[in-house]
Amino acid sequence: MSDAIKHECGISVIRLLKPLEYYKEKYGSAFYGVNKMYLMMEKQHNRGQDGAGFASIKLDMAPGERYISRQRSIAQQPIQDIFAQINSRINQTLLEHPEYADDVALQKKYVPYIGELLLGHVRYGTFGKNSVESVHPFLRQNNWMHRNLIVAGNFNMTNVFKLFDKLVELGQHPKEKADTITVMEKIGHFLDDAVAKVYKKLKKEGFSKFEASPQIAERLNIAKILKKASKDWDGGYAMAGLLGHGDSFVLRDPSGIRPAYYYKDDEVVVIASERPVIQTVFNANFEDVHELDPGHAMIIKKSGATSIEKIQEPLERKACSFERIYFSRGSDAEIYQERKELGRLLMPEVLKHIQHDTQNTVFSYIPNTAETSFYGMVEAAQAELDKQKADEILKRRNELDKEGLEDILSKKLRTEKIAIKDVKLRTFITEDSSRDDLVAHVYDVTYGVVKESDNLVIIDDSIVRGTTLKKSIIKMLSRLNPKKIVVVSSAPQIRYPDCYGIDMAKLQDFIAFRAAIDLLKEQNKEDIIDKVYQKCLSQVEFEDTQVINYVKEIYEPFTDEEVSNKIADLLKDETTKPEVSVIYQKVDDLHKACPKNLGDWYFTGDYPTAGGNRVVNRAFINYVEGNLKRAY
Ligand SMILES: NC(=O)CC[C@H](N)C(=O)O
Repeated sequence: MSDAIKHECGISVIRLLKPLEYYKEKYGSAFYGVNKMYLMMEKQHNRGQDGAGFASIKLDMAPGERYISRQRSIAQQPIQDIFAQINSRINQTLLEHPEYADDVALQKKYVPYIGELLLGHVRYGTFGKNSVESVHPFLRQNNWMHRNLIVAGNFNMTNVFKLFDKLVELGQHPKEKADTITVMEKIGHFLDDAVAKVYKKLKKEGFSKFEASPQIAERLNIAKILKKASKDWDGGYAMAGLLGHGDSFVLRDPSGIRPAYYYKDDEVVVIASERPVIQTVFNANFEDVHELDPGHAMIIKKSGATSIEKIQEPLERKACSFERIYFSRGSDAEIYQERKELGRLLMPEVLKHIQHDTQNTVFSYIPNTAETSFYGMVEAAQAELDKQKADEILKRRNELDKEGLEDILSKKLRTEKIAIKDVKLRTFITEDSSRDDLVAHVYDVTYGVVKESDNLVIIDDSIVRGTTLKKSIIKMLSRLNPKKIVVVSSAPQIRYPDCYGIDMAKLQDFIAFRAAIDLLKEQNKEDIIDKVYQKCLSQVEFEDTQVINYVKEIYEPFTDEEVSNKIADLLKDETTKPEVSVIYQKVDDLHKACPKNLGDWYFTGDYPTAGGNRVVNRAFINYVEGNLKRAY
């Protein structure tokens, strides 16, 4: 991926089903859960590097004993930072109290972070600031054990402001406008309600206040609380929550936009944003890790009883295709094949651009995430080369001798590692006049393998802004003097904002949008911009369900290819000597390659929730009015 888009968050929940002594005996440490959580987070670090957080709960602690721990960080390496702090605190306690070393009961009582229920989060913010206060998990504290609520999510709600106003209507006074607080308070409100109701009932049944507590834990109906809390949520979400006494849940949005997977055996229940993470950390088989159904929640009671319950009626499944193209780790068995297929499907178009001249073409990729689709592209190119060889052999079959045959067979596909990312450079970049030259060197190239008569085909997983391509990659590739550079994107053109957890909320950021606007201007069709603007303005007060995505009209006059050609123009500057062309995946082919993740709103403008149309409507108004705010 050449553009560093800020995207996604990752969640992980671990519930240890056995007493901590069991893990000490079997695995040598009562900190088994903490260690596993470290791995779960590290292996999802791709999902978020703005910040990371950890929380844990100890079950069945006596009043006066601490049972909730939390640690958050926005350091450069936030995961390492929190676990360094956790470890140093644990080690210090163990050093001061050598008597705890082999006594799990004492460890549980006095050492923080150890616990049976753990929650981890890695963040890329899509709302609010990047301060440590915005880092999950969020904590809602209360003296009543059951009313303590800890939440972390991979989510974005399109209507968070409306949800906020509703809380105020309910008489609440949220201390901040962070979206996670709004969502947490929404759950918290119905949790308080439920606790009070159960208590009232228990009182009638003759339980004393003290006796009521464990009964509340048992009787709390988490599904009911979640149903009420999420009734008005419009967005994509995988929300994880822990309650002070030990119940926990993960709730997934009705369209399945954000991912959630789970695994259970007799020692643990694990939920995470990505499947291979669970597979590696818990040595689990592919078939044993399941996807949480859209609109459903996995609920783990304090007792360890686990259930999956329908919370909201599932809508048409629109799981985010970007998860497959780019965000999730490519080590997932399915995702790996899907990415290869994305590369393979692009080959026919690539062949057209290089006039089937595979001999004078070097194939390469932009590191690192496009590597898998590169393999697929190469397999397809190999098939093309084999076909060319077979055709030639058949054509010359009467005159071919051994040498001639060997000559044909010796033709090899030319795949090279051309682009190299010099990661460290980024940190030195400042805003002065030499910036562009520094930016150009964020990528480097391999010299000596591309000839002037060659085409250079280079695949990337997507082109969002195109800035790095323009300012670094294409500049560097031009130095190699190829005849032609063909940039291939395994994702289709990104035309519309995301509002479900990816931080792509401004239209003017997208090179495809800028290309369409340029085309409108060039072809004297600028009036379309104003017409769309007027239509957008007229919808501002509409109910979400009434809003139509008129931004589609910006692209309507042009074929995909026209927009691609314009993008190719935009990627060049006066220093670019080789011809440059850009090939994008077709939306239909994307669906063929990733059949389970048909969510494609950023490519098509077809939003899975009504709020999406309001967001794109607002994004266009913001663009025309020069407002740089996010559209949600
Ligand atoms: N990418 C995400 O899932 C972000 C979660 C949440 N909206 C935040 O900004 O913190």
